[in-house]
Amino acid sequence: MDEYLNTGLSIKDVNEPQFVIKEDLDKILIIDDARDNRALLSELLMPEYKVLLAKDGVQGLNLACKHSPDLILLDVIMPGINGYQVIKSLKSDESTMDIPVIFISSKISTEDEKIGLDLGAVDYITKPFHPPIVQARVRNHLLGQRHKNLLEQLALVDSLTEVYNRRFYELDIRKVWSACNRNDTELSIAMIDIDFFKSYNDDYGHLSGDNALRLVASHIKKQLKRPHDVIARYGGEEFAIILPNTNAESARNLLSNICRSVENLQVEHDSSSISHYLTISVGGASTIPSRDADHESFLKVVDEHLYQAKAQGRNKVCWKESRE
Ligand SMILES: Nc1nc2c(ncn2[C@@H]2O[C@H](COP(=O)(O)OP(=O)(O)OP(=O)(O)O)[C@@H](O)[C@H]2O)c(=O)[nH]1
Repeated sequence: MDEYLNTGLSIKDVNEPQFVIKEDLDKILIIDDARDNRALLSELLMPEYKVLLAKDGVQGLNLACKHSPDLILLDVIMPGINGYQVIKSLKSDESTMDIPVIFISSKISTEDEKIGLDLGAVDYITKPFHPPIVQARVRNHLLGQRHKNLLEQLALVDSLTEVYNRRFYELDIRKVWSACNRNDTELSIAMIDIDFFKSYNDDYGHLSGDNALRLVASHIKKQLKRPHDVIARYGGEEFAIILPNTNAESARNLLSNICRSVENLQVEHDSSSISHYLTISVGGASTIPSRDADHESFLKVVDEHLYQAKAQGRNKVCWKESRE
């Protein structure tokens, strides 16, 4: 029952199919005010996909934000906000702009079709629709989306350390920033820099330097337990950490543990003046993102605290206090 309430559907919709709960299935959101269309489309797609239903634009936008579907089938003429307004709203939100949208509409002129495609839809199907054509088009678009996602993922991973790269950081931080702003939740960011890494390379050689980078990256990654926590290689020996929905105290504790545990790896570093072993310095800050703030300025604050950690002797965490 909770799921029905969460999706914002009214009790009279309860008899309609809602989810096929199978984690490996693609999720398709159908937004259509006509109950018969919803029923017919979900019957068509249910065997192969997880189907979510919305009976108007507002519900559809809520479900899109909450469930991040792989594809949206969108009606044009609906009471309240129409399909054109829905797609504009989807495309203006970082968290939903990449979801492919197919219009399914009784507006059949080429002008209507052009408007839909110009607004960013990947396809336009006219009503009455032919079930096998809908199935085939949905399948093709999902396949294309999967290939696109795969290529994007490859382009977002650092080949040396196999954690995310800076490009991923730039994409993720924008999404997380707007999600935390929308949900009024705290976001913590940390920047990690390996201490005296130039002299490590000089003493042990670049290959050992590469191995140390791999080890530190995978060691830190293992300690980030929540599904949306991210480590990304930001530059040479610098890693950025994104911790959504995490307050300053939890984030600082986590990074302090990481800082200690890197030294405890006991990677020999003879020319370090602060330890026998390889160590890291960490700068961090936490905030509830507001509309008038931006993540680039926030990262500067994080950087300043990394600088302080270095200046105060390295192998430590400096976190922005909330009163600062
Ligand atoms: N082996 C290896 N070294 C790298 C890589 N990327 C960056 N580095 C090295 O990391 C070193 C960073 O040196 P610096 O920026 O001077 O900083 P540092 O020596 O760590 O000194 P502090 O940060 O002040 O503690 C440089 O010597 C880079 O060549 C990499 O992919 N592999």
